Amino acid sequence: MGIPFTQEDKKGLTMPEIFSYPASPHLAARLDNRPIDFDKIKRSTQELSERYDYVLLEGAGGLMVPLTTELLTIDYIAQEQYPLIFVTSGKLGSINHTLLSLEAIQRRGITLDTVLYNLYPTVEDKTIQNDTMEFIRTYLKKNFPGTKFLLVPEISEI
Ligand SMILES: Nc1ncnc2c1ncn2[C@@H]1O[C@H](COP(=O)(O)OP(=O)(O)OP(=O)(O)O)[C@@H](O)[C@H]1O
Ligand SMILES: C[C@H](N)[C@@H](CCCCCC(=O)O)NC(=O)O
Repeated sequence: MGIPFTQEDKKGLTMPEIFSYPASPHLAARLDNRPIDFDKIKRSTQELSERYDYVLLEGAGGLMVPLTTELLTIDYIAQEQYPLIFVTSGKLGSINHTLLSLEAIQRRGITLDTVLYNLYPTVEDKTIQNDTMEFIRTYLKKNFPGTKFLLVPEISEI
């Protein structure tokens, strides 16, 4: 995020579980022959919550990505009753992906705090990006009236 490593980063609090293979967590854990330590993740989240006003937990991939063969990311969010910030964009296919995700969120009673609409990468032809933005904005107003819809501009230095 363009800031130097914090003490919490150096202590491993912000990355309590790291696996070798860049894949779905359930597979990465299996390949490392080491189950995800959810207690460790919860302890780190709790400790960070005592130090900061807000703690963001980034999911690996999308909502339906398995953490284990029995637990999907979305189910972990529901189990922990975390409010959700969902990131989407104007790529072709995004309407389908977003509305399917919204169905799954609603079905599990998860609080959808915010939808972030990422305007990156900047595209020449904004026809699809603009229509997708308005479609999702309108859909949220109708079906998720309490959810914020915010645009994320392209940030030059990440
Ligand atoms: N708004 C933005 N402005 C500038 N660069 C961006 C922006 N959004 C994403 N990027 C670039 O795209 C890369 C991937 O974006 P991001 O991490 O959001 O994707 P992701 O779907 O979360 O990927 P992964 O699942 O691998 O973490 C970022 O590391 C960054 O370099
Ligand atoms: C390794 C990838 N970059 C990503 C994991 C994506 C898992 C996708 C699984 C799937 O949907 O098939 N990790 C992450 O978002 O941190």
